[in-house]
Amino acid sequence: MQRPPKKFHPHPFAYHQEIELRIDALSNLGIGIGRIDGWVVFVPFCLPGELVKARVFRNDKNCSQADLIEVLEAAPERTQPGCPLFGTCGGCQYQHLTYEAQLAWKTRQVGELLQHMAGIEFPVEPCIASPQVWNYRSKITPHFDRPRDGVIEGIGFLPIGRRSGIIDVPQCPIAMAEINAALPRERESIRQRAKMFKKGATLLLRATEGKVETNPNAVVTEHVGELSFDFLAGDFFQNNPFILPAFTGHAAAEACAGGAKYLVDAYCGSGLFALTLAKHFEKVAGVEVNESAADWARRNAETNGITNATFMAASAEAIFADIQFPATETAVLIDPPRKGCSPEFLEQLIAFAPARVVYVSCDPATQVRDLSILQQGGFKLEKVQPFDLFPHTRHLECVMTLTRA
Ligand SMILES: C[S@@+](CC[C@H](N)C(=O)[O-])C[C@H]1O[C@@H](n2cnc3c(N)ncnc32)[C@H](O)[C@@H]1O
Repeated sequence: MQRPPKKFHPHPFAYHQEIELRIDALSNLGIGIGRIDGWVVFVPFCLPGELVKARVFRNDKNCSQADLIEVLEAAPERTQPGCPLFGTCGGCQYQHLTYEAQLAWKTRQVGELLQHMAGIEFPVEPCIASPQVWNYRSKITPHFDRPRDGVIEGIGFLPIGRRSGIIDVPQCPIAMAEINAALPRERESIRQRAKMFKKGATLLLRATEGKVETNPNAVVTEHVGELSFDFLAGDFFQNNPFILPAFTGHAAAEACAGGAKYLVDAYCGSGLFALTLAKHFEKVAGVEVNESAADWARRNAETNGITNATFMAASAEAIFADIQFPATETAVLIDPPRKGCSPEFLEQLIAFAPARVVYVSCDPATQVRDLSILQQGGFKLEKVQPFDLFPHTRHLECVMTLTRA
């Protein structure tokens, strides 16, 4: 048996001890969870219901981590991964699970977060599928590490479960076909210029209108329903365009369900929600901290002939200082970054007390944390609808609708 690393804690398992266990669940990182005599063991690449053989490499305070050696009894939902790098590349976690089962897990995981973090049993709507399951991503950002002796080794993504090292990714089956067509040329061009790089760097490949852009400052155009959005290739824009009509359509239906006449779009980016929802409201006000994105939101309103939307470049909570909309006729849509809303923003949102809040999030854990604060502040949870913007990965977008209790 291999010698354990110096910091290895020898209980309850020896280093590289082989164990057999039944997997009961998936963590929100997509890792299998099983138990031996009540002790939790995490094993990647296995599925609930499976009996597996695993090798322990770490014992933590209240759980152990093990590598998968063999699946002894496979789950019926197990399927052949679509990418030869699945299991080493950190980009995808669920390629070994049928798409239907991925959707079911994402739905269940939101329900469990609500139960465990907020202490509420709430019926989560079934996760809405992406109309395109492969070749859906319109943006990828492969990295490479500092060249060694003028040679770039891997160009790709972090290995699964690691924060350093790069897995070489010549093709990525979740990225759009035009990105995969451009990838060999871009990789070769970087390798030929390797001597220019003193450090590692990140490439950008953004596909819109059938073309691929690699300059983060170039202006690109994405179409959502009848609207078009211009923005900088390196700025944020939802990167699964196939699901955006359904996603924004749901947000629109939820925001105006109670008859609200006014909409505030906080964290509005280049105006995706503000502008796709504008036709349902008398007036719309957006707020976005990134000045360039706020400026694109204004220009996008103009390009699309939308005259009832204004945009402010500021931190989201600034919107409440001079808002003229009557709170009882206003819906506030929130789509913050992964870390969720700031306490100042939530405090002012509660004080403003709009009729409805539609909270869109790419991290249901921080969303549920913020939900608890909003519930204490007098809002009632009405609906929870996950959307699968990221097939084959553990990620999802979740839309929660709240009303004044
Ligand atoms: C998840 S993106 C959503 C953008 C937009 N709703 C969309 O779907 O395209 C989050 C946005 O919040 C912006 N942001 C981050 N912190 C902010 C803050 N404190 N106030 C306002 N906007 C912020 C980011 O620049 C980014 O555009």
